[in-house]
Amino acid sequence: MKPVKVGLLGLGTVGCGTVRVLARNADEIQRRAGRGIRIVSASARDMTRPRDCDLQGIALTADAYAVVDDPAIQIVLELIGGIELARELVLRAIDNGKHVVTANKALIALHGNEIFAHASKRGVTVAFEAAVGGGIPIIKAIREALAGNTIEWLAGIINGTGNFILTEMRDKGRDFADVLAEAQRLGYAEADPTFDVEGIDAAHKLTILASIAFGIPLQFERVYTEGIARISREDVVNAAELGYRIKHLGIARRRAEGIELRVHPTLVPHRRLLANVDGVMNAVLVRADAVGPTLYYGPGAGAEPTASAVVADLVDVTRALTVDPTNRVPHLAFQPDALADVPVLPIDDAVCAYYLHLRAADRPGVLADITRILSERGISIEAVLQPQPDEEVEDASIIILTAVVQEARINDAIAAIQRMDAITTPLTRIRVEHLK
Ligand SMILES: NC(=O)c1ccc[n+]([C@@H]2O[C@H](COP(=O)([O-])OP(=O)(O)OC[C@H]3O[C@@H](n4cnc5c(N)ncnc54)[C@H](O)[C@@H]3O)[C@@H](O)[C@H]2O)c1
Ligand SMILES: N[C@@H](CCO)C(=O)O
Ligand code: NA
Repeated sequence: MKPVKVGLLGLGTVGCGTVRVLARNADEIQRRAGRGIRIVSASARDMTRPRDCDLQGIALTADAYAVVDDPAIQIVLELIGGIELARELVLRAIDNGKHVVTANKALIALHGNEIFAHASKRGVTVAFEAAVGGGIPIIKAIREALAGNTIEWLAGIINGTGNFILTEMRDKGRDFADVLAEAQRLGYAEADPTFDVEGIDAAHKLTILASIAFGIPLQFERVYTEGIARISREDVVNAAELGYRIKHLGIARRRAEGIELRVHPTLVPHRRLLANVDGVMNAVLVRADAVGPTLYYGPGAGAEPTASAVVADLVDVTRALTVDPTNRVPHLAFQPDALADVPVLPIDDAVCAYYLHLRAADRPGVLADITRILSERGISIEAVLQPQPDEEVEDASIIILTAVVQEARINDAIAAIQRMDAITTPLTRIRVEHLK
């Protein structure tokens, strides 16, 4: 059988990684797919830039539309990133009857509902394994391998750049900006790295994971999002003292009232596997009713790990080219007409435990006042830590770990604590998850 013809958009980190993996493993891929998979044309913004991959046999063009409009192309591989142009090109490829493989989580999180509806109407597939967890086959695992379960919750480290920064800062005391620059050099970071640092990229990925886990439409705008920029060295040390590590987690939990969708720094008990996922590695812990907990671990970013997922999608799409579209795995795991209209809960309705770090004037009765404020609101204290005060500072640090409580209630307590005369600076609050 003739090779499948692929048109590639974007010859950057993932684009070049994909060209390399497809060439290196061509024979193995053909044995799996039943036919060869060949990139026949590619569009690049800068035609003269030297590339980290061999482009022999690939027709190059500066015009991305020439690729999506080429009647010979069967699969369009979108690896340019960004949102508006990518959306336009993907919709046009679908209109032209082409299948699409993309690594673009921002595109899927924001426009996936429209893109999948369009693709289903046209009888083509849009595959996006590389969009979440880089090389970890997490989309396939949740969408296909856990199909017999009701999924209760999932929690994951789903941004490689952020985890790399936190690990290097914790282990080597390196500077935030310096580690971020290295992540950019290594090809981990987004074109706009604030997406990594502020949790937006993780929120894109959580949006996708929640949809395929619970069978709900993609709802990026409902994800509560906090980034890693405000995590201090002091809190990392305090957390360690209490037996925790600070990880940036995306959490999706199904409750009777609705679904929690939140991305934020989180204290995780140091013995949990997720607490020990370091560097650019990602991991997603999924709790499902029949199988119980399963954990998926692997490189969350980088050229060839991401290419691994892209090429797997190319193989999947190739194998399904002749399958009746209605018999293909649904884009969002559940049949499109069976997606549920379950509310996403506001962050005030979230329930978890909290780490509170406050600075108070070092005088008697302050701790008693704080514990009274908490107990009046029915909030139990699990642990209190008072690190040795720094001699040059007049205020003393107090760290409190609470039991599980509704966020609105802790907010009310925080506001009351903050009004105390003895409290002079804004309190730090970090959520705590025991992941059981
Ligand atoms: N880098 C990773 O580790 C990683 C992992 C998973 C997913 N992704 C996603 O993969 C996509 C690509 O990421 P990347 O890291 O390879 O980015 P990149 O910036 O290295 O590559 C994108 C390339 O597309 C080119 N481009 C932009 N507009 C173009 C156009 N109109 N026509 C042709 N080329 C154009 C750019 O010049 C650039 O070379 C993004 O959606 C990203 O979120 C990246
Ligand atoms: N910038 C992303 C790439 C992988 O999606 C990350 O660091 O996780
Ligand atoms: Na993946």
